[in-house]
Amino acid sequence: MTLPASWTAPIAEPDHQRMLQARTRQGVLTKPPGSLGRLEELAITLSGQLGTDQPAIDRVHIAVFAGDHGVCAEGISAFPQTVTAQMIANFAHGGAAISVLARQLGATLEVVNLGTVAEVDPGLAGVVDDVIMPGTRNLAIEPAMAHEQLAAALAAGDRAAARAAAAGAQLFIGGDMGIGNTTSAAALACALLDRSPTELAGPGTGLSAAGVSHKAAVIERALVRHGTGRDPVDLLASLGGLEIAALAGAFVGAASRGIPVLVDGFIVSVAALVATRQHPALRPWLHFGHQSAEPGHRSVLAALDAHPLLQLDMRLGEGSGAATAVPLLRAACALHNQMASFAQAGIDGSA
Ligand SMILES: O=C(O)c1ccc[n+]([C@@H]2O[C@H](COP(=O)([O-])O)[C@@H](O)[C@H]2O)c1
Ligand SMILES: Cc1cc2nc[nH]c2cc1C
Repeated sequence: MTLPASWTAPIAEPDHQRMLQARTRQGVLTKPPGSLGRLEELAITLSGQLGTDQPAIDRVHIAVFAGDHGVCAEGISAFPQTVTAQMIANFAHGGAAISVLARQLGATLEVVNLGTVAEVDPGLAGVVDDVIMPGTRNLAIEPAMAHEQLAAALAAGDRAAARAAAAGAQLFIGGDMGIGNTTSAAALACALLDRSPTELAGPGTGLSAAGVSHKAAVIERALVRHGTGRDPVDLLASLGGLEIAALAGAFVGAASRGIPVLVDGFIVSVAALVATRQHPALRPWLHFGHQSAEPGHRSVLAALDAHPLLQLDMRLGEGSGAATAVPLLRAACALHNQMASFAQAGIDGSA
Protein backbone atom coordinates (compact mmCIF):
# COMPACT_ATOMS: atom_id res chain seq x y z
CA MET A 1 0.00 0.00 0.00
CA THR A 2 1.44 3.41 -0.94
CA LEU A 3 0.71 6.03 1.68
CA PRO A 4 1.75 9.69 1.56
CA ALA A 5 5.22 10.53 2.91
CA SER A 6 3.55 12.90 5.39
CA TRP A 7 2.01 9.89 7.17
CA THR A 8 5.47 8.67 8.19
CA ALA A 9 7.00 12.11 8.82
CA PRO A 10 9.17 12.13 11.96
CA ILE A 11 7.55 13.57 15.09
CA ALA A 12 10.01 15.17 17.53
CA GLU A 13 9.49 15.09 21.27
CA PRO A 14 8.33 18.31 22.94
CA ASP A 15 11.28 20.32 24.36
CA HIS A 16 12.03 18.72 27.75
CA GLN A 17 14.45 21.47 28.78
CA ARG A 18 11.69 24.09 28.37
CA MET A 19 9.34 21.89 30.36
CA LEU A 20 11.84 21.66 33.22
CA GLN A 21 12.24 25.45 33.21
CA ALA A 22 8.46 25.92 33.14
CA ARG A 23 8.05 23.51 36.05
CA THR A 24 10.63 25.47 38.04
CA ARG A 25 8.80 28.72 37.28
CA GLN A 26 5.47 27.24 38.41
CA GLY A 27 7.18 26.45 41.73
CA VAL A 28 8.11 30.10 42.44
CA LEU A 29 4.81 31.77 41.46
CA THR A 30 2.72 33.27 44.28
CA LYS A 31 0.55 30.25 45.10
CA PRO A 32 0.99 27.10 47.11
CA PRO A 33 2.79 24.60 44.86
CA GLY A 34 0.32 22.64 42.72
CA SER A 35 -2.63 24.80 43.70
CA LEU A 36 -3.49 25.65 40.08
CA GLY A 37 -3.89 21.93 39.49
CA ARG A 38 -4.01 20.82 35.88
CA LEU A 39 -3.60 24.40 34.65
CA GLU A 40 0.01 24.12 35.83
CA GLU A 41 0.62 20.94 33.82
CA LEU A 42 -1.07 22.51 30.81
CA ALA A 43 1.29 25.50 30.87
CA ILE A 44 4.32 23.26 31.36
CA THR A 45 3.33 20.97 28.49
CA LEU A 46 2.54 23.90 26.19
CA SER A 47 5.97 25.43 26.98
CA GLY A 48 7.60 22.22 25.79
CA GLN A 49 5.37 21.83 22.73
CA LEU A 50 5.71 25.45 21.61
CA GLY A 51 9.39 25.62 22.59
CA THR A 52 9.07 28.85 24.56
CA ASP A 53 9.12 30.08 28.16
CA GLN A 54 6.13 32.34 27.35
CA PRO A 55 3.54 29.91 25.92
CA ALA A 56 0.49 31.48 24.24
CA ILE A 57 -2.51 30.16 22.34
CA ASP A 58 -3.39 33.33 20.43
CA ARG A 59 -3.60 31.72 16.99
CA VAL A 60 -5.92 28.71 16.77
CA HIS A 61 -6.61 26.89 13.50
CA ILE A 62 -9.81 24.84 13.30
CA ALA A 63 -10.30 22.45 10.38
CA VAL A 64 -13.65 20.67 10.16
CA PHE A 65 -13.39 17.57 7.97
CA ALA A 66 -16.64 16.56 6.28
CA GLY A 67 -17.60 13.39 4.46
CA ASP A 68 -20.52 11.03 3.99
CA HIS A 69 -20.86 7.38 4.99
CA GLY A 70 -22.24 4.56 2.84
CA VAL A 71 -23.22 2.66 5.99
CA CYS A 72 -26.17 5.07 6.27
CA ALA A 73 -27.91 2.62 3.91
CA GLU A 74 -28.32 0.40 7.00
CA GLY A 75 -30.49 2.98 8.80
CA ILE A 76 -27.99 3.75 11.58
CA SER A 77 -28.53 7.50 12.04
CA ALA A 78 -31.42 9.67 13.23
CA PHE A 79 -30.69 12.14 10.39
CA PRO A 80 -30.52 11.87 6.59
CA GLN A 81 -27.16 11.97 4.82
CA THR A 82 -28.10 15.15 2.97
CA VAL A 83 -27.43 17.00 6.26
CA THR A 84 -23.64 16.64 5.79
CA ALA A 85 -23.58 18.82 2.67
CA GLN A 86 -26.17 21.19 4.13
CA MET A 87 -24.02 21.65 7.24
CA ILE A 88 -20.98 22.44 5.06
CA ALA A 89 -22.99 25.39 3.74
CA ASN A 90 -24.02 26.31 7.29
CA PHE A 91 -20.35 26.32 8.40
CA ALA A 92 -19.51 28.58 5.46
CA HIS A 93 -22.39 30.95 6.21
CA GLY A 94 -21.29 31.24 9.85
CA GLY A 95 -24.40 29.70 11.44
CA ALA A 96 -23.04 26.45 12.90
CA ALA A 97 -21.96 26.06 16.54
CA ILE A 98 -18.31 25.84 15.52
CA SER A 99 -18.68 29.00 13.41
CA VAL A 100 -19.82 30.88 16.51
CA LEU A 101 -17.10 29.41 18.74
CA ALA A 102 -14.38 30.11 16.15
CA ARG A 103 -15.48 33.75 15.91
CA GLN A 104 -15.50 34.06 19.68
CA LEU A 105 -11.97 32.64 19.89
CA GLY A 106 -10.67 34.68 16.95
CA ALA A 107 -9.70 31.33 15.39
CA THR A 108 -9.33 30.60 11.71
CA LEU A 109 -11.98 28.11 10.56
CA GLU A 110 -11.85 26.03 7.41
CA VAL A 111 -14.09 23.20 6.25
CA VAL A 112 -12.45 20.43 4.25
CA ASN A 113 -15.00 18.78 1.97
CA LEU A 114 -13.87 15.20 1.34
CA GLY A 115 -17.03 14.09 -0.44
CA THR A 116 -20.76 14.05 0.18
CA VAL A 117 -23.81 12.46 -1.44
CA ALA A 118 -25.51 15.80 -1.96
CA GLU A 119 -23.92 18.55 -3.99
CA VAL A 120 -21.95 21.31 -2.26
CA ASP A 121 -22.04 24.77 -3.84
CA PRO A 122 -18.52 25.20 -5.28
CA GLY A 123 -18.26 28.88 -4.37
CA LEU A 124 -18.60 28.64 -0.58
CA ALA A 125 -16.13 30.79 1.36
CA GLY A 126 -13.80 28.90 3.68
CA VAL A 127 -14.58 25.49 2.15
CA VAL A 128 -11.56 23.61 0.83
CA ASP A 129 -12.52 21.31 -2.05
CA ASP A 130 -10.65 18.04 -1.35
CA VAL A 131 -13.36 15.75 -2.70
CA ILE A 132 -12.20 12.13 -2.97
CA MET A 133 -15.48 10.30 -3.57
CA PRO A 134 -19.16 11.03 -2.85
CA GLY A 135 -19.00 9.38 0.56
CA THR A 136 -17.56 6.02 1.59
CA ARG A 137 -19.00 2.66 0.59
CA ASN A 138 -21.14 0.65 3.00
CA LEU A 139 -18.67 -0.78 5.54
CA ALA A 140 -21.22 -3.40 6.63
CA ILE A 141 -20.76 -5.20 3.32
CA GLU A 142 -17.49 -3.98 1.75
CA PRO A 143 -14.39 -1.91 2.59
CA ALA A 144 -15.36 1.71 3.19
CA MET A 145 -12.62 2.90 0.86
CA ALA A 146 -9.79 1.67 -1.35
CA HIS A 147 -6.22 2.23 -0.24
CA GLU A 148 -5.78 5.02 -2.82
CA GLN A 149 -8.76 6.82 -1.31
CA LEU A 150 -7.38 6.35 2.18
CA ALA A 151 -4.03 7.76 1.04
CA ALA A 152 -5.81 10.76 -0.49
CA ALA A 153 -7.68 11.42 2.78
CA LEU A 154 -4.49 11.20 4.86
CA ALA A 155 -2.83 13.66 2.47
CA ALA A 156 -5.82 16.04 2.63
CA GLY A 157 -5.47 16.07 6.42
CA ASP A 158 -1.77 16.83 6.15
CA ARG A 159 -2.50 19.77 3.82
CA ALA A 160 -4.81 21.23 6.49
CA ALA A 161 -1.96 20.93 9.02
CA ALA A 162 0.37 22.64 6.53
CA ARG A 163 -2.12 25.52 6.17
CA ALA A 164 -2.25 25.81 9.98
CA ALA A 165 1.55 25.94 10.12
CA ALA A 166 1.64 28.59 7.37
CA ALA A 167 -0.82 30.68 9.41
CA GLY A 168 1.48 30.42 12.45
CA ALA A 169 -1.06 28.40 14.46
CA GLN A 170 -0.14 27.61 18.06
CA LEU A 171 -2.97 25.07 18.33
CA PHE A 172 -4.69 22.76 15.85
CA ILE A 173 -8.29 21.64 16.34
CA GLY A 174 -9.77 19.04 14.04
CA GLY A 175 -13.54 18.73 13.87
CA ASP A 176 -15.75 16.19 12.11
CA MET A 177 -19.03 16.40 10.20
CA GLY A 178 -20.51 13.27 8.69
CA ILE A 179 -23.90 11.74 9.20
CA GLY A 180 -23.32 8.07 10.15
CA ASN A 181 -19.79 8.60 11.44
CA THR A 182 -20.46 7.39 14.99
CA THR A 183 -21.08 3.94 13.43
CA SER A 184 -17.75 4.06 11.62
CA ALA A 185 -15.93 5.40 14.70
CA ALA A 186 -17.50 2.77 16.99
CA ALA A 187 -16.57 -0.01 14.53
CA LEU A 188 -12.97 1.21 14.46
CA ALA A 189 -12.87 1.49 18.25
CA CYS A 190 -14.23 -2.07 18.63
CA ALA A 191 -11.62 -3.41 16.22
CA LEU A 192 -8.72 -1.52 17.82
CA LEU A 193 -9.70 -2.12 21.43
CA ASP A 194 -11.17 -5.61 21.01
CA ARG A 195 -14.49 -4.53 22.48
CA SER A 196 -18.00 -5.55 21.55
CA PRO A 197 -20.34 -3.23 19.59
CA THR A 198 -22.92 -3.43 22.37
CA GLU A 199 -20.35 -1.70 24.62
CA LEU A 200 -19.27 1.05 22.22
CA ALA A 201 -22.30 1.81 20.00
CA GLY A 202 -24.34 4.79 21.18
CA PRO A 203 -27.17 7.08 20.09
CA GLY A 204 -25.05 9.44 17.97
CA THR A 205 -27.36 12.21 16.76
CA GLY A 206 -30.28 10.70 18.71
CA LEU A 207 -31.17 7.05 18.07
CA SER A 208 -33.67 5.30 20.34
CA ALA A 209 -32.57 2.27 22.39
CA ALA A 210 -33.89 0.01 19.60
CA GLY A 211 -31.91 2.08 17.09
CA VAL A 212 -28.72 1.64 19.12
CA SER A 213 -29.27 -2.17 19.21
CA HIS A 214 -29.71 -2.22 15.46
CA LYS A 215 -26.56 -0.08 15.04
CA ALA A 216 -24.59 -2.53 17.24
CA ALA A 217 -25.78 -5.42 15.06
CA VAL A 218 -24.66 -3.57 11.91
CA ILE A 219 -21.23 -2.98 13.48
CA GLU A 220 -21.02 -6.65 14.50
CA ARG A 221 -21.65 -7.65 10.88
CA ALA A 222 -18.92 -5.26 9.73
CA LEU A 223 -16.42 -6.68 12.24
CA VAL A 224 -17.16 -10.25 11.12
CA ARG A 225 -16.84 -9.15 7.48
CA HIS A 226 -13.52 -7.32 7.89
CA GLY A 227 -11.84 -9.05 10.86
CA THR A 228 -10.43 -7.17 13.80
CA GLY A 229 -6.78 -8.11 14.38
CA ARG A 230 -5.37 -6.05 11.54
CA ASP A 231 -3.09 -3.08 11.36
CA PRO A 232 -4.64 0.31 12.11
CA VAL A 233 -4.25 1.63 8.58
CA ASP A 234 -5.98 -1.42 7.08
CA LEU A 235 -8.78 -1.05 9.59
CA LEU A 236 -9.08 2.63 8.69
CA ALA A 237 -9.64 1.72 5.03
CA SER A 238 -12.17 -1.01 5.88
CA LEU A 239 -14.17 0.66 8.63
CA GLY A 240 -13.22 4.33 8.55
CA GLY A 241 -14.61 7.49 7.10
CA LEU A 242 -12.94 9.98 4.79
CA GLU A 243 -13.06 12.59 7.56
CA ILE A 244 -11.70 10.17 10.18
CA ALA A 245 -8.74 9.30 7.94
CA ALA A 246 -8.13 12.98 7.17
CA LEU A 247 -8.18 13.77 10.91
CA ALA A 248 -5.55 11.08 11.52
CA GLY A 249 -3.41 12.56 8.73
CA ALA A 250 -3.90 16.07 10.08
CA PHE A 251 -2.82 15.11 13.61
CA VAL A 252 0.39 13.50 12.39
CA GLY A 253 0.91 16.56 10.16
CA ALA A 254 0.37 19.00 13.02
CA ALA A 255 2.67 17.16 15.45
CA SER A 256 5.40 16.72 12.84
CA ARG A 257 5.30 20.53 12.37
CA GLY A 258 5.46 21.16 16.12
CA ILE A 259 1.83 22.26 16.53
CA PRO A 260 -0.05 20.90 19.58
CA VAL A 261 -3.47 19.40 18.95
CA LEU A 262 -6.64 19.79 21.03
CA VAL A 263 -8.74 16.67 20.46
CA ASP A 264 -12.56 16.91 20.30
CA GLY A 265 -15.16 14.19 20.96
CA PHE A 266 -15.79 10.55 20.11
CA ILE A 267 -15.08 10.54 16.39
CA VAL A 268 -12.00 12.77 16.59
CA SER A 269 -10.63 10.71 19.49
CA VAL A 270 -10.97 7.53 17.44
CA ALA A 271 -8.94 9.22 14.69
CA ALA A 272 -6.34 10.13 17.34
CA LEU A 273 -6.34 6.51 18.56
CA VAL A 274 -5.70 5.17 15.04
CA ALA A 275 -2.92 7.71 14.50
CA THR A 276 -1.19 7.05 17.85
CA ARG A 277 -1.34 3.29 17.27
CA GLN A 278 0.68 3.95 14.12
CA HIS A 279 2.80 6.75 15.64
CA PRO A 280 3.22 6.56 19.43
CA ALA A 281 5.33 9.76 19.20
CA LEU A 282 2.09 11.65 18.41
CA ARG A 283 0.67 11.14 21.91
CA PRO A 284 2.74 13.85 23.72
CA TRP A 285 1.33 16.46 21.28
CA LEU A 286 -2.32 15.76 22.16
CA HIS A 287 -4.54 17.62 24.60
CA PHE A 288 -8.12 16.48 25.13
CA GLY A 289 -10.90 19.07 25.23
CA HIS A 290 -13.94 17.24 26.50
CA GLN A 291 -15.60 13.93 27.18
CA SER A 292 -18.51 13.40 24.86
CA ALA A 293 -21.86 12.01 26.00
CA GLU A 294 -21.42 9.29 23.35
CA PRO A 295 -20.83 6.24 25.58
CA GLY A 296 -17.92 4.75 23.60
CA HIS A 297 -15.81 7.86 24.16
CA ARG A 298 -14.88 6.82 27.68
CA SER A 299 -13.17 3.61 26.48
CA VAL A 300 -11.32 5.43 23.71
CA LEU A 301 -10.07 8.05 26.17
CA ALA A 302 -8.95 5.33 28.60
CA ALA A 303 -7.01 3.60 25.82
CA LEU A 304 -5.25 6.90 25.12
CA ASP A 305 -4.68 7.53 28.84
CA ALA A 306 -6.46 10.83 28.26
CA HIS A 307 -8.16 13.01 30.86
CA PRO A 308 -10.26 15.62 29.06
CA LEU A 309 -10.56 19.13 30.42
CA LEU A 310 -14.36 19.36 30.27
CA GLN A 311 -17.34 17.10 30.71
CA LEU A 312 -20.42 19.05 29.61
CA ASP A 313 -22.53 16.25 28.08
CA MET A 314 -21.83 17.71 24.64
CA ARG A 315 -22.16 15.35 21.65
CA LEU A 316 -22.15 17.64 18.65
CA GLY A 317 -18.83 17.09 16.93
CA GLU A 318 -17.53 19.84 14.57
CA GLY A 319 -14.62 20.43 17.01
CA SER A 320 -17.07 22.20 19.31
CA GLY A 321 -15.97 20.53 22.57
CA ALA A 322 -12.31 21.28 21.85
CA ALA A 323 -13.10 24.90 20.95
CA THR A 324 -15.02 25.28 24.21
CA ALA A 325 -11.90 24.22 26.14
CA VAL A 326 -9.53 26.75 24.47
CA PRO A 327 -10.11 29.46 27.14
CA LEU A 328 -8.66 27.02 29.72
CA LEU A 329 -5.43 26.71 27.73
CA ARG A 330 -5.33 30.49 27.40
CA ALA A 331 -5.87 30.92 31.15
CA ALA A 332 -3.07 28.42 31.88
CA CYS A 333 -0.67 30.41 29.66
CA ALA A 334 -1.66 33.82 31.05
CA LEU A 335 -1.20 32.63 34.65
CA HIS A 336 2.17 31.10 33.81
CA ASN A 337 3.42 34.22 32.01
CA GLN A 338 1.99 36.99 34.17
CA MET A 339 1.87 35.88 37.80
CA ALA A 340 4.42 37.41 40.18
CA SER A 341 6.99 35.24 41.90
CA PHE A 342 7.31 35.11 45.71
CA ALA A 343 10.53 37.16 45.42
CA GLN A 344 8.92 39.81 43.15
CA ALA A 345 5.89 40.20 45.41
CA GLY A 346 7.85 40.03 48.68
CA ILE A 347 5.73 37.17 49.99
CA ASP A 348 7.17 34.64 52.43
CA GLY A 349 7.58 31.14 51.00
CA SER A 350 6.66 27.91 52.77
CA ALA A 351 8.52 27.14 56.00
O1 LIG B 1 -18.17 14.27 18.70
C1 LIG B 1 -18.97 13.50 19.26
O2 LIG B 1 -18.69 12.97 20.33
C2 LIG B 1 -20.27 13.22 18.55
C3 LIG B 1 -21.18 12.37 19.14
C4 LIG B 1 -22.38 12.14 18.48
C5 LIG B 1 -22.64 12.72 17.22
N1 LIG B 1 -21.71 13.55 16.66
C6 LIG B 1 -21.95 14.17 15.34
O3 LIG B 1 -23.14 13.63 14.77
C7 LIG B 1 -22.91 13.08 13.49
C8 LIG B 1 -22.84 11.59 13.56
O4 LIG B 1 -23.93 11.06 14.26
P1 LIG B 1 -24.72 9.79 13.61
O5 LIG B 1 -25.80 9.50 14.59
O6 LIG B 1 -25.23 10.26 12.29
O7 LIG B 1 -23.70 8.71 13.51
C9 LIG B 1 -21.56 13.61 13.03
O8 LIG B 1 -21.74 14.74 12.21
C10 LIG B 1 -20.84 13.94 14.33
O9 LIG B 1 -20.05 15.11 14.20
C11 LIG B 1 -20.55 13.80 17.32
C1 LIG C 1 -27.87 19.45 12.46
C2 LIG C 1 -26.60 18.65 12.72
C3 LIG C 1 -25.40 19.33 12.97
C4 LIG C 1 -24.24 18.58 13.20
N1 LIG C 1 -22.96 18.92 13.45
C5 LIG C 1 -22.25 17.83 13.58
N2 LIG C 1 -23.02 16.78 13.41
C6 LIG C 1 -24.26 17.18 13.17
C7 LIG C 1 -25.45 16.51 12.92
C8 LIG C 1 -26.64 17.25 12.71
C9 LIG C 1 -27.91 16.52 12.45
